[in-house]
Amino acid sequence: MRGIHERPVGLTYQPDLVDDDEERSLLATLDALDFHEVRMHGQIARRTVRQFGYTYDYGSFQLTAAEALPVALCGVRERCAALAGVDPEALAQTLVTRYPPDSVIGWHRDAPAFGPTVVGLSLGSACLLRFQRSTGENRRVYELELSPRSGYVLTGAARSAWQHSIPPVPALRYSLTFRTLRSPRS
Ligand SMILES: O=C(O)CCC(=O)C(=O)O
Ligand SMILES: [Fe+2]
Repeated sequence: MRGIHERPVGLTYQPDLVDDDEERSLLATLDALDFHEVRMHGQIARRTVRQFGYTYDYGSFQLTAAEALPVALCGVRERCAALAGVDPEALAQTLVTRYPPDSVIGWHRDAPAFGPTVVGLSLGSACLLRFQRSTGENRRVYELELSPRSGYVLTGAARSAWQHSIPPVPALRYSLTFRTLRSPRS
C-alpha cells in the first residue's frame, strides 16, 4: 500500500481473545448457521453474512429489529464488550461474516446507522486488515495481521475517519462484528 504509514488512533488489537477450545465450539456453532448473500450496488459479494439483534439493509441503509443473538454467542460478546469497555447489551448488532478462500471486503467505513464502537473477532484463517485515510500525497495507510482468535476495537478516528478493508483471505475465515447503534432503540 502506498502512503504514509500511521497507526489509526482508536484502534485496539488483542491477540488470543478466545482460546482454542472456544474457537472450536464457536466454529461449530457458526458452521451450522444459514448465511445470506450480500448485494451491494447490484453486485453479489463472495462473502456471506448472518445478522442478529438488528438487520442492516445494504440497499436502504436502515436497521430493523431481528432475531436475538444465539445463547452460544453471548459469552464471546461479553468478552468483546469488556475489551471495548462497553455493556454487552450496547453491542446491539452482531454481524457474522463467512469469508470463503479469496473473498474480500472492499474499502469502507461502517454505516452511520451504527454507533461509535465496533468490535471484531476473527476465527479460522488469519487475514490482513488494512486502513486508509485521505488521498494523494496525504494518504495515510496502516496494515494489521488479524490472527485467528484475536479481537480488535475501532473507536474514534479508526471508526469514523479511516476506511478499512480486507484483501483476499488465504483460507476460510469467519468474523463476528459487534456494533453499537447510533441512537439507542427500545
Ligand atoms: O471481517 C471483519 O473483521 C471486518 C468486517 C467489516 O469490516 C464489516 O463488516 O464492516
Ligand atoms: Fe467494516
